[in-house]
Amino acid sequence: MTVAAKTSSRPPVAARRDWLAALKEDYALAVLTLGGLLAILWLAPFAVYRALTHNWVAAVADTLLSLVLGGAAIHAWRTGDTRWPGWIMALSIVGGIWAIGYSAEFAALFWVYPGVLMMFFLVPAWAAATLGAAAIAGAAILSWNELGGTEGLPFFVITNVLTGVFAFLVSQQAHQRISRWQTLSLIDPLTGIGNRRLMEVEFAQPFAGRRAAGALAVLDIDHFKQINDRFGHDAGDAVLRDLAAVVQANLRKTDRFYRFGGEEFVLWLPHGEPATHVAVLERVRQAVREQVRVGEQPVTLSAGMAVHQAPEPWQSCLSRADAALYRAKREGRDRVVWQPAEGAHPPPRQ
Ligand SMILES: Nc1nc2c(ncn2[C@@H]2O[C@H](COP(=O)(O)OP(=O)(O)OP(=O)(O)O)[C@@H](O)[C@H]2O)c(=O)[nH]1
Repeated sequence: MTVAAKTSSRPPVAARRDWLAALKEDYALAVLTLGGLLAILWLAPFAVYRALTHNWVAAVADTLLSLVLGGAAIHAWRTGDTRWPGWIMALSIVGGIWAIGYSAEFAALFWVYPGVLMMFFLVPAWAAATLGAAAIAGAAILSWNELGGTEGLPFFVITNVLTGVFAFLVSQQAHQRISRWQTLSLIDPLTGIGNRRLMEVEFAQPFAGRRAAGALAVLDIDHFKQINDRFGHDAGDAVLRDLAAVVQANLRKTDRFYRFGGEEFVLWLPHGEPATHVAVLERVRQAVREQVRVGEQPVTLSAGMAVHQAPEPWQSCLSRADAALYRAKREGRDRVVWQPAEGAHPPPRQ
């Protein structure tokens, strides 16, 4: 079965993923959303109330905080990037906690606890610990009298540190589980290279705004069914493993190589001219022919390539590469075929 037939049967990942699933999958996004909602639904009305009661300093602080927190959450949803919004929210929380300490309202100090807790889900643990310590120390110094001086201070500090330790333990567990889950779900266990899911995740971002003309190629082992039938499924698996290793050894670090499914692989060459891309594919094809064997028999592959034409979606580029692969198979296999864009000319065969 060819790639085009498989891709057309399913919509892209982004289209299938609803907001609830995104929140369940990404805890950083969930915490940013919670912070954003708190900012918009709680802090913003408070800012209005402060302004109405002529408490201008608090009104300005609440307005700024609600804008920054709400903006960070919206940015995370729009771009899928939770790193910078996480830092911005964590720093804003420190600022907010200091502002609470400055305002010297005893009851408002209870906000320090969720603030410290959230930080461990927004930035790396070392940063959360540093920012948390700065937030607690600032609040304690600024509300020294409200906390009851040396009598109340240990209670405030110890309970906040415990909140931080608890948040650290839970966030570390969550982080480890997520990286394990990502390894299991994004890496092909047989060949050790990225699978189709990883390809879709990685392609979702860079293709939209690309200017350089990268190339997508679909690689397909020739007569793989016969290999399985003649030498057995284990030998077929060994061929897939060897082939993946040989192809990877012939690529640059910036090139991306995925097992699309079965005996089909996708290769993304982000840099260079079409002639260079074809040369890379020819080198890969030759290396596979020379180095991958089943019994005494050489294993060959066919490849179809298409140059990406920004701003086309990757799926359409992949379909053109797949059409080129179809031609490579039809013309006798063990070859690389380039599907030129309209008006372009294929580089000479090597
Ligand atoms: N050993 C092994 N075989 C697999 C795996 N995944 C898919 N296959 C086999 O790959 C074979 C693909 O066969 P076809 O799609 O007919 O393609 P082909 O025989 O390579 O023929 P051409 O592509 O036209 O050259 C099927 O027999 C699948 O069972 C795998 O993980 N391991």
